[in-house]
Amino acid sequence: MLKGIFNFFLFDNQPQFQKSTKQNCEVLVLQSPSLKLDSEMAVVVDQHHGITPPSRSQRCRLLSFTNLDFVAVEPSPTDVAHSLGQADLSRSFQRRSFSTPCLTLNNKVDASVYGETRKVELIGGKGASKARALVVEVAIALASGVEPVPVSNGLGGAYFINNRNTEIVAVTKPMDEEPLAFNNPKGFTGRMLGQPGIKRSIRVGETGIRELAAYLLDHDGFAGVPPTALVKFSHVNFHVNDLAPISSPRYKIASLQRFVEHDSDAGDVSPSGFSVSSVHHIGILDIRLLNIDRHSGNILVKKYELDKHSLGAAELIPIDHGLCLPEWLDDPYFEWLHWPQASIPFSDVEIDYLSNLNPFEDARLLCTQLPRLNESSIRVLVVCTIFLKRATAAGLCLGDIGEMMTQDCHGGEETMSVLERICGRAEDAVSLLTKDVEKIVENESSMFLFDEECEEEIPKSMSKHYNKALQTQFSTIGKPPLAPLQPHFVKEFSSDNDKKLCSLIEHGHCQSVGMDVNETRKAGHLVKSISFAVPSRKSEIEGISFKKLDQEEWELFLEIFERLLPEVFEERKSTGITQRVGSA
Ligand SMILES: Nc1ncnc2c1ncn2[C@@H]1O[C@H](COP(=O)(O)OP(=O)(O)OP(=O)(O)O)[C@@H](O)[C@H]1O
Repeated sequence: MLKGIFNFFLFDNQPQFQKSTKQNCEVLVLQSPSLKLDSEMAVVVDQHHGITPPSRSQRCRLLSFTNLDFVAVEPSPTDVAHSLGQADLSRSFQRRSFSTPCLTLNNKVDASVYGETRKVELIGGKGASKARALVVEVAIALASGVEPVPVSNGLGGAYFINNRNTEIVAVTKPMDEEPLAFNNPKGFTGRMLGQPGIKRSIRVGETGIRELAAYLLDHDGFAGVPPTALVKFSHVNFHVNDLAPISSPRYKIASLQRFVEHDSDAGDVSPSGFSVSSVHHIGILDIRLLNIDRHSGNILVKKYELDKHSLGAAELIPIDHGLCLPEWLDDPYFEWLHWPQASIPFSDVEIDYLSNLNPFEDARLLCTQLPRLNESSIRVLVVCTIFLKRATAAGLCLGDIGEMMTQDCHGGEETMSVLERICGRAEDAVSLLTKDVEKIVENESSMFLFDEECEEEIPKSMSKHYNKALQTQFSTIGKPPLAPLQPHFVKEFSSDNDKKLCSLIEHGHCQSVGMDVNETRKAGHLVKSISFAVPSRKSEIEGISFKKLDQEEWELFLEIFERLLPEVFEERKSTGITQRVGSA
């Protein structure tokens, strides 16, 4: 029975079009293997494409050629021109966007409403075929007349979308219904889009892009993030508050995620039954993305029967990644941190996966696919991925790494995490090596940088001036020094950054900010290193952000950050979970 029609574009899918005549109506038949739909789709080209549109009865009859309840698909101008051998149909398409696949829904089979239609348009995640297929399924479901069903769980507006057989196909979360957004249906309103959200490091209206980011970064479905897309729904019934600034929105941007069958969430059952690999894989994802919201309700549990009498280890499905990739190094929440699986060393497969992660490629992926995502969030991803990779290479386990990223609570007061402290020290070093050094060198003279002959001849006055400048930098902070971590990095003369660093060491300008110069002999060579004991800084209060670093400073930061890591990991190995497990 015909329940609806819809139009859609499938430009980058390279569908196969063939001109054909069915039921006395000219049609293009589209076969799109990437959509993995069972049947071919009958494509009816309508009036403005230069072909006589089918009548309603023709369209109804056409449906009998397909398993689907719709026809009327609009292909791209090139596809049509090719298929029909016509020279230029492009003008008739000019008013439509060809940049994304677009599914237009219409649950009235009436030509008069052909242009004014319910629509679901894929606006993010179009490279992922599973996400595209999900959008098609949702389009079909909506075309068959279903309405989104509000979900009671959670603080934000979330909806299930059922198919015609009343099975749930997808979960969608409109961005204007997020917690604190103006159309939140659960009473948590009061902020504008773009303002700090329920977690200050993530803005209202930006959780959807993070849901998609998590899916895109979950390479090969390693952690099992369900296929996710960013979509634009038009003329579909979602919640609108009476006092919302836009009284009757014609469209909503939303995340759309495939619904995954499950038995419970991780809060309902003992974690001892979860498979080790499930816990590790979700943990790896959470660390890379610095998830600040991995509570047990955001982990679905699926039990598998080994046989009639016993269950195997349960598999976990991670959902709700809206609070990943904060704009600064916010305090993460990792439910798995104290689960026994977190203390088990990574498997070879996991180590292999980790060693193949490329934080810079991931950053590029996000820049191209999600240009709205703030660069400071992308830098958080890079830092956390490097930290994870290096920590794993040093032999630390998931629990160790998670703990080092999490703030500690002493006497009711949060203290900075180990990761924050390392980043703080690296940022301070960058500050020393770029801004102040350059300023002083510019102002006074360039004689003491990179000029070995002049090393002994730095005028005392300059040295004093320089130290004063460095002290001023920290004087506004006024907090007692942190216990030093005592990491150090070894002098090398490979880059300009190293030269600057070495210059600081050579000229004894480090002590004023708690850097100590050490000289040791290794394999007959004199090796110089510096240790940091930088006082507390503003970031302890505000959180470490990488936003203000320019590209050069960012690169220098990463260089210093990486050099600080080995010693911190060594120290952790002597006290951490890995050691305790190993020695048990
Ligand atoms: N992919 C999915 N598969 C199955 N169920 C899902 C999926 N995504 C969400 N759900 C269900 O919908 C509920 C609400 O989703 P979700 O937790 O993502 O919303 P939220 O408003 O962001 O929640 P919270 O306030 O906990 O952050 C979940 O508790 C879960 O039951």
